Amino acid sequence: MAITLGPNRYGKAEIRMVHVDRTTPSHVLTDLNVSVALSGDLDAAHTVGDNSAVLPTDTQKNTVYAFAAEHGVGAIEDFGLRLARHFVTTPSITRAVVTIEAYPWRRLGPHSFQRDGGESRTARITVADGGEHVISGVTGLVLMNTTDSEFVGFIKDRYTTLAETTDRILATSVTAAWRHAPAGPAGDPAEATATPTAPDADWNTSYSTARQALSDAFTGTYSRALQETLFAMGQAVLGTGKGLAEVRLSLPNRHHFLVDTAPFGLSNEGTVFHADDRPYGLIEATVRDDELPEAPQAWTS
Ligand SMILES: O=c1[nH]c(=O)c2[nH]c(=O)[nH]c2[nH]1
Repeated sequence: MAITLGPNRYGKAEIRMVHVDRTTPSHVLTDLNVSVALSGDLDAAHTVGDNSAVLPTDTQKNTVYAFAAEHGVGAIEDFGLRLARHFVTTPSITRAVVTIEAYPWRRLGPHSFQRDGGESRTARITVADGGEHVISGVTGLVLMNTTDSEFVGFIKDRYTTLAETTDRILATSVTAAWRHAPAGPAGDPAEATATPTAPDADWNTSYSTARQALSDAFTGTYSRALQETLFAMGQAVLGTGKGLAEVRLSLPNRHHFLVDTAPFGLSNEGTVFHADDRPYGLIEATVRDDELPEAPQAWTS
């Protein structure tokens, strides 16, 4: 039997890079998933463990970050061409395939963005024991501020490595659910009895007002922690004056870590980030209007 090595390639897959162009007051956001696949004279790496022709996948990843830090990104076709041309300058590499996915973000403000698609409106209705409860919500509402977020003053113990930062990206995928105060005998939510009935609300207007309040509060809050942003979002929903009694928020902290480009002799002043997908912080809380009756049965299965 003659066993030979067939076609092969290798590379770093799914390099999640976020680039923030801060050269104008309106930040320009580029959110990419870059994969590199190289091939060439790599038989020895497979057959005899000789890595002398291997450009490490870690170096490939660093190159993607360094090119973005040094030249910016521009059109993904240009970025891919620059990278692929560079990789084939390595003598052992004869073929470079750079695949790029760009995620679209809609501008909400000079440094605030919303990811298009993936958002759903939700509703949870409970009728039991003569009572009616309506919970409305949103999930998958992905928001990002490219500045106006800091995180300092937290506990430091022997396991802490996180550095304090006064300027970071804040991004989350909002899951929020708000409970409509039931109507009381005189239509007043504060008068609701033990057997409340659902208000005769304009659900569509109520939804769009609450959803907009969430988005505006995220965008407009200078954040010292995602916890502070969460509370501002909860207050904003309850403040819409649409008979909302309580909002429950679940906010994953979609971490964006500043890439250390110093080893490549490049500065990185809040421009090139690694978008990490896990683990993530998960910030959750209920925000209530204390003047309205509680209704735990509206949330339980
Ligand atoms: O907004 C934040 N809240 C935290 O509780 C936390 N913890 C952490 O490591 N980073 C952050 N960010």
